[in-house]
Amino acid sequence: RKTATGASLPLPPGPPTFPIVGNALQLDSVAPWETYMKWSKTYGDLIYSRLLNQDVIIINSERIARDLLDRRSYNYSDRPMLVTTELFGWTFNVGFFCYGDKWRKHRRMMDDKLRSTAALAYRPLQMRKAHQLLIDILEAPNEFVHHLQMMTASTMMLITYGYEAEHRDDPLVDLVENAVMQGLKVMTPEAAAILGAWPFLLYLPSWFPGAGFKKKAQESRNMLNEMVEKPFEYTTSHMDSNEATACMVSDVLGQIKDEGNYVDLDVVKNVASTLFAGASETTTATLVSFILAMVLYPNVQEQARAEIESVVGRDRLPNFDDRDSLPYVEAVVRETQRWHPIAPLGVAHAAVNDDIYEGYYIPKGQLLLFPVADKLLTWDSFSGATVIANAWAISQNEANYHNPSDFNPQRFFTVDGKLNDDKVLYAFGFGRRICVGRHLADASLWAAIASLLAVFKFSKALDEQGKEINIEPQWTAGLTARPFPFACNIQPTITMEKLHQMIDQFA
Ligand code: HEM
Repeated sequence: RKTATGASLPLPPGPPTFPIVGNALQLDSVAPWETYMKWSKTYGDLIYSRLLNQDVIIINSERIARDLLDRRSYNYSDRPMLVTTELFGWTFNVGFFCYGDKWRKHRRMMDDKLRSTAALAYRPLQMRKAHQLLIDILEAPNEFVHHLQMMTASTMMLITYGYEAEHRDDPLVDLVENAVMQGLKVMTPEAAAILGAWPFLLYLPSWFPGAGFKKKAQESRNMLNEMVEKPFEYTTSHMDSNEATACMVSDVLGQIKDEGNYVDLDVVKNVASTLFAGASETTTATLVSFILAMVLYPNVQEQARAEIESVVGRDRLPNFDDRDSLPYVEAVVRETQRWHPIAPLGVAHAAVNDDIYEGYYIPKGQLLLFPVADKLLTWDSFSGATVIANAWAISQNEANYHNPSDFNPQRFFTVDGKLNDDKVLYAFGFGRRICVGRHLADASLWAAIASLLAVFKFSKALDEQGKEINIEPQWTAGLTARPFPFACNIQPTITMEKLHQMIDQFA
């Protein structure tokens, strides 16, 4: 495997690997980021491991992640070719595209619509959706997770497709949510490694014991295909009848038509569905984490509310113009993203070429040959070593964050009481593949968090004896992690009538 470049240099240190499985059996299957972080105590912040036959480089520090993924982004902007991408129907998702012209074309279209200045245009809509969230929670507080999901899904539906979703049981939102949730559970490098290592599994009939994943994969492909086509059809049919609301899809199609350019409709479809898939669960999971933190840390909640009351008062809702005057709320937004990054391992990058870093050899991967049935299947299972920047380890680094498991927004202030420069950007990834929706996400999170703090108090739910129900925070596994369901008491500080008045006044 070693090439001339690295032949004489050692691989980064790492745990001993076992034949065939590599380090796969040593991983915590629910929270692999914990295992990767533990390894750093013994092997340092740049680790080599092997998942079955796949080289995996784990980066546990922001410094190394910036050195490799930012400064050498020409070499680390690829994605590992995960077998699960095709199997589960995620080939439309630009986030999983290999680095190259096809990715560039899609990325340019996304950047154009979502760069920091362009994202400002969505703020009124984001605020309107945050206000709807307040009404929904006031009406049915126990369904707060569903309301958060609806807020992020309907914001993205409106921005991308000009589609105004129903509050409940919206067929398009349900379709898209189910497709995304199912996919996120399987789209991990760890899951892909199994199929990448033993591609013959893909050829087993789905009734074969252990091959049940093939049925799930077929279901996922069908759902995702509908997810790509249906909302797009909605916008184009409304454009044909001149009823389309201004949105990304109608903008791009209109612009192309005006300029008489040829358009590859697949590019527009891929971009639109990728943005939806990228936005919905990430933003929802972060907001569920925020509510969990508020329940567990009532003092933080009180301090943030007090700041809002002193700056905004009690007769109106916070707006984006207040943002600079609410530094503690700002710190709460940052701490929410640090406390438990919802993409703990980010999205894996891949090394295009062999590399050398601080005396270690980073291999670009290997070509595997498998005899399957009567033919020799060439399975180039990945385009390079999988490179994982462990956002979880970065967020829990004691040297930067004292008592990292505590939710403590104060850590973002300097000694003279000013906000520091740490904007927790690593939660959005690195280099050329950094999250394209980060400006949009940041505004949605701020709008929701500031509005929720202004109107509700969150506390632990009480059992039948009036005792507080204890919460042991736990997060789900997969590409994104969100808190397990928890009981929570949500108390409004104002009446529905007053809320409507404040929202009307806002408009
Ligand atoms: C709190 C919210 C969010 C978080 C924490 C988050 C996090 C991430 C992370 C860690 C990556 C991988 C970056 C890398 O490869 O290094 C990513 C990629 C991506 N995100 Fe987000 N994201 C969020 C919201 C959004 C939103 C709102 C959108 C769309 C509007 C979006 C669209 C994307 C896309 C398209 C990619 C793939 C970029 C590429 O491969 O070129 N994300 N995000």
